[in-house]
Amino acid sequence: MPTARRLAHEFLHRRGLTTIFGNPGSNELPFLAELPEDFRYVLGLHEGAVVGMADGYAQVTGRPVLVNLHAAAGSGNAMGALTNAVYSRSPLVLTAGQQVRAAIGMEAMLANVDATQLTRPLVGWAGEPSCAADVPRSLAQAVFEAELHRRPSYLSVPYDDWAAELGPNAAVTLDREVRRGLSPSAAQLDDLAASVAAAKNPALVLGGDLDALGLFDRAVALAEHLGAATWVAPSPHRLPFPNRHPLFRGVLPAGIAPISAALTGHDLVLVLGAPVFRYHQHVPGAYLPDGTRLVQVTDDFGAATRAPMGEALVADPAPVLEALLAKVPARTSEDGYVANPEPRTGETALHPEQVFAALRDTQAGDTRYVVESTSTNAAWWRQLDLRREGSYFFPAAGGLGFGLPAAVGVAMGSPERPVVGVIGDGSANYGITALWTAAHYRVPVTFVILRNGVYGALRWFGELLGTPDVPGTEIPGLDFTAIAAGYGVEATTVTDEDHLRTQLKTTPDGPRLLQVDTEPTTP
Ligand SMILES: Cc1ncc(Cn2c(C)c(CCOP(=O)(O)OP(=O)(O)O)sc2=O)c(N)n1
Repeated sequence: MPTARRLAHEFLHRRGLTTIFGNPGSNELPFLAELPEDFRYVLGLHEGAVVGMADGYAQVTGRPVLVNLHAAAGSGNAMGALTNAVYSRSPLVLTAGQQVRAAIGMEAMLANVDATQLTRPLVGWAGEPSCAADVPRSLAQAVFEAELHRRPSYLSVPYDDWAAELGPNAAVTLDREVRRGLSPSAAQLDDLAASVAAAKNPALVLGGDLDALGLFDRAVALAEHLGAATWVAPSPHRLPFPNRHPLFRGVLPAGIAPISAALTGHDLVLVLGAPVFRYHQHVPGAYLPDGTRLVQVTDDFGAATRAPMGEALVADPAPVLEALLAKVPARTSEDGYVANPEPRTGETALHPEQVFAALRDTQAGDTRYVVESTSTNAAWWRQLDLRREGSYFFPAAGGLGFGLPAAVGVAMGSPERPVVGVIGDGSANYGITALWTAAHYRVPVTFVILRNGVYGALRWFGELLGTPDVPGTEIPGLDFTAIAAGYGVEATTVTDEDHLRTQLKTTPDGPRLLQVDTEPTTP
């Protein structure tokens, strides 16, 4: 009779979950034994880096990804990275080893006490099978939950279950298929199309979900069809629209009053594939300008139910975009991409805009950027010219430690497109161990570290909050070339803009790190 381990491996193989991102403890070894030949285990040296890599890999492949963590200590280390994966809606299947069944209650070493409670505030589903015979079904549920809700799931399995021999019923799970189809009714589509057609000055607010769902080009088609002013929803973790497009009006500011001001004059605001809204700095005001109607279209039930204002249609955005393109009469649009402004220049070091202009001028048009530099967003959108789907990834919950690992995960999941990580010297420390994984697996990725010696975003927040003199915002003396060398990654300190451009024009066959001294700026 087959063991729980063999059935689990077979199920994972059939569902294509054959790449495992992990960091093992003794509890996990019985699951990892006898892995089939076509499985690939990617080792990360800290569970935060493991989940960050898996998040990047899942976002760029669009498929569920298996993560294997050590019990409570390992799962606890992963919580920060997990917050990002929840808000990027990455279908991660987190598995963790539990002590043997007889040792859990006595809390023997490595017992994961109340295992499903630790991650429950974040994941969409958490479980621990009631017996070894339920392991294959529980694993299938964890995979289907993550895939259908696009939200991480968590499964804890006592390690003596894996060797248990199971009866014929356990194998039936392997044949299961679970599919989704959330299309709105014809009446709902007609009603929405009529509202858009009747609007005098409609505006679009597009969310990262559209890029994650492969709708980048259809979003551009819809904006051009409607001739509508188009914003990207605040705090974007993906870019759903070309940022130099003539209809692009910018990334909405993450404050209540500023968003209301930006949308003034639009009688209909259509929010597609985004929460309403991911505010950040608290700037109170009216949620919407007078006379503006907001309609949100999302397949994220929670995003629809928790919004503070407007209407929501819970549906897959794809059929809604197609219906609007088919049913709403075309309007005139604007042509010609907008030119980039001259980059600002630094005095004592490079301005971030000079770094970003160098990236724009030297990197291929299909480059994927993984960005975690929290005070340079305005500079970034002023200088970059991103026109392809899947070009931009940012920590979706603002949890630092995403950038370096996710750049590795994106590069492993999408070897056909170049990948550049643009990481602040503060952020880099939270996921720094991913450098070892990049070196160990020879992952072709460029890390650009912006070394400004401060937590720049916190200084800006200090001014905003009237607390400018707080401690803990200076980080002088970091040398990422020495750190990178210690992890096996080739590294260079860039001395000036010409040196940076020369370096960027070379193509690495493995990981490399460029340390660039920059002047602090504001978001
Ligand atoms: C895990 C974690 N810890 C702390 C923070 C707080 N934090 C911190 C510490 C920031 C400073 C990042 O500094 P940086 O050098 O990476 O980038 P800038 O200098 O451009 O801000 S921004 C921010 O929200 C966080 N977001 N996530």
